[in-house]
Parts: sequence; structure tokens; C-alpha cells
Amino acid sequence: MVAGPAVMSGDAGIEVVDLAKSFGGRPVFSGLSLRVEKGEFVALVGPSGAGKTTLLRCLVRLVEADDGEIWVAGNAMHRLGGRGLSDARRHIGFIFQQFNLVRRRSALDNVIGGRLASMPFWRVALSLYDVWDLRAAERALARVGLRDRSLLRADRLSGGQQQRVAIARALVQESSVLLADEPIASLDPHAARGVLALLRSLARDDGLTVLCSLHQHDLAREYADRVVAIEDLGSARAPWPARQSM
Ligand SMILES: Nc1ncnc2c1ncn2[C@@H]1O[C@H](COP(=O)(O)OP(=O)(O)OP(=O)(O)O)[C@@H](O)[C@H]1O
Repeated sequence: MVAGPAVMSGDAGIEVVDLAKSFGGRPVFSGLSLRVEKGEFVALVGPSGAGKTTLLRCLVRLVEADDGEIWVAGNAMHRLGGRGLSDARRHIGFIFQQFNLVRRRSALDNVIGGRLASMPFWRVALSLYDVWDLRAAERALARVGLRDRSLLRADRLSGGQQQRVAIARALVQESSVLLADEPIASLDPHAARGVLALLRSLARDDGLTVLCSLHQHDLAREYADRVVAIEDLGSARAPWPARQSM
């Protein structure tokens, strides 16, 4: 990894420089560079196996890159460790295809879960949240259009509503960057459009930086400010035969 200042002087929301990752000696990508401006909604497309999930996970160091620089919200993620890395991750929202909600807990409880890292365990176990946390969770649910669903159990909500709860959980972390990995893959077309419209609004109206992997190129073009193909970002080399299946 390249040495450098711990805080980026530029103003990108996300910047990746010369990133390389292989698994067991098989390269997924190398020399991959990407810049996403603050407040920009970028859709990441590419064939199955091209490395979209790997790239998103590298950004938060859930997967360790072999080489390169990773800057997210001004933090040099590639240089951080321990507490510094945890603190940086706390302000990066990660949205998954399968929502990852606690099904038997209310929407509100799930959203408050986004603040767990800053709460003592006993308060979480007893659902003793302070007023500030509650208000923040209610605001986040209102922002995603679910003010009137806050007390419903997550498994009583539709797929689109569950994904909105997951987005609210990311918002309550005070994230300035949202990483979304196939967030609409489990949704019907109507709900999928609703989630993409919400991500677009969070970028345009709230200034969040959004990087979202998608398979549907038409929806990517319709909703994102910019569509990037992972294979154009560097020497992306999906392990054969994944690229062949396109
Ligand atoms: N933990 C791992 N160990 C070994 N190989 C892996 C691991 N994670 C991913 N890969 C491989 O890396 C390549 C990229 O996978 P990745 O999931 O990032 O692709 P993707 O573009 O997100 O695909 P999809 O669109 O199908 O989700 C694939 O060939 C995959 O098999």
C-alpha cells in the first residue's frame, strides 16, 4: 500500500486508486481506479463474477485488497486499522440484497440497530434507547417514507419496505456514503424503482455519495447520475469462465 496522508485533500466521496485483488492467485481486478463525487449516484455494472461485490467490500475492508489506495469520505481506508477503521466504517452505510434485518424486531428497533456501535450492550439488550437515538431513528424512517410503519415487525413489511428500513438504518449512522450491493435483486419491479428513486433522492437532495451495484443496465441508466462498467475501471479480469457467461 502507498504511504500518504491519512486524510484526503480532495473532495471526492469515494476514490480508489490502482486497486488490485485476487483470490488464491486468480486476479479479480488490478489497476482499478474509480472516483465518485460527493452527492453523486454511481451505478456499478458488470457481468456476474466481474468483482462488483468484491470492490464494494474492499472499500470497507470486509475484503482486504492486495494493493492500492481506498479513500472513503476523506478517510484513507487502506491505512486504517483497529479503532480508526471501526470509526470510519461506522459512517459508511452498507445495503445488502437480503436486507439483513432482525425479522422479529420492529422497524424502529432495526433502525436503532444502526447506532449499536455507540451504545452499551445492556441498553441494546433491554431496548433502553435514549430519546436522541429514538428521534434519529424516527427521522430516518420518515425520510424513507415509513413513518407509519415504525412499530411493525420487520417480517410483516414488504420486501421494498424492508429494504427502506435497511437504508434508514444506514442513514441513522450519519453516513455520508452509501454502498449498495444489488439492493433491488430481491424486489419486484415497482419496489425496485422505489428503492432506486430513494437512493437517487438521497444523493441529489441530501448530498450522500452512493455507489450501487446493479444487474439491470436500463434501470442503472434511468436512475444513476453515471453508470460505470467494472471492466472499464482498470484491468478487471473476472476469473474465466465468469466473463464468458455474459
Ligand atoms: N471469498 C472468496 N474466495 C474465493 N473467491 C472469491 C471470493 N469472493 C469472491 N470470489 C470470486 O471473485 C470473483 C468476483 O466475485 P464477486 O462476487 O465480486 O462478483 P460480482 O461481480 O459481484 O458477481 P455477481 O454479479 O454475480 O454478484 C468471482 O469469480 C468469485 O467466485
